Amino acid sequence: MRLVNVSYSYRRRAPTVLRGVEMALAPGDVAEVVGANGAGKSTLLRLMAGLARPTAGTISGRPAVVGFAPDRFPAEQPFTVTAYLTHQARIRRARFEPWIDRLGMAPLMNERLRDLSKGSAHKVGLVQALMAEPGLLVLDEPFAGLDADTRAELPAIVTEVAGRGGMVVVSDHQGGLRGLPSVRRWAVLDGEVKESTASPPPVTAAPPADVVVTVPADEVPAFMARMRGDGYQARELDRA
Ligand SMILES: Nc1ncnc2c1ncn2[C@@H]1O[C@H](COP(=O)(O)OP(=O)(O)OP(=O)(O)O)[C@@H](O)[C@H]1O
Repeated sequence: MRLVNVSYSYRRRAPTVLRGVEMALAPGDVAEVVGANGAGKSTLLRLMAGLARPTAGTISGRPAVVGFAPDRFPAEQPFTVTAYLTHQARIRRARFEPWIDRLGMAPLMNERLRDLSKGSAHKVGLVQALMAEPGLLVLDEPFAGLDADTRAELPAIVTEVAGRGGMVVVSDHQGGLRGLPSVRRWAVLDGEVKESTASPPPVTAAPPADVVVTVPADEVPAFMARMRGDGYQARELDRA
């Protein structure tokens, strides 16, 4: 897939978010896109996925099947997880079931999308992106809010998609793919996108911090479930 001289602005007189972007991805490439908040990573990913059209320039060679997991899954929908994924699977002529155990989603299947924690909603977004075996898999901040088991599983999933010839593009603040042997890395800065050949900085984990939150007693179970669903090691101190 090739991006040639791609520029983008959201509206006609709005500032140009990306300009003169040149990128080429080959089957099996895994690309990490980094940059500060607001740099244009999500915009670039949406262009690559075909969800937005370049204001100028061309994108060619996009695989027929694209999987896209947004940074914020639009969970304000009345369906249960099962109903939503069944519908998506029918449209894509795909199966979602193999992903359910793998992403630890069995307990969520009868929940309504709007009741899911952020991390759980994110998993639904991942499944709908993965189920059709995409030739291009685009994941916007996939590690945000995921529990430890799913975080650990994601690099293996990315490797599998790339291993069968898919291209994978991931924006990632958290260095979640740094352990993979050959990740290409692009940085978005001042509207320009440059491939970096320097080795990425080591991932420095923030020291774990204990935070005590006071919650009304009747809200404790739901609060604990939500925190755990978002990947925190939540512990109940006292119910009094
Ligand atoms: N729908 C929109 N309409 C107008 N401007 C937008 C829209 N979405 C994003 N922008 C602007 O485009 C620029 C790039 O935003 P984008 O979301 O691509 O950045 P990002 O690098 O993904 O940021 P973050 O790390 O915070 O997710 C920002 O200035 C943002 O305000």
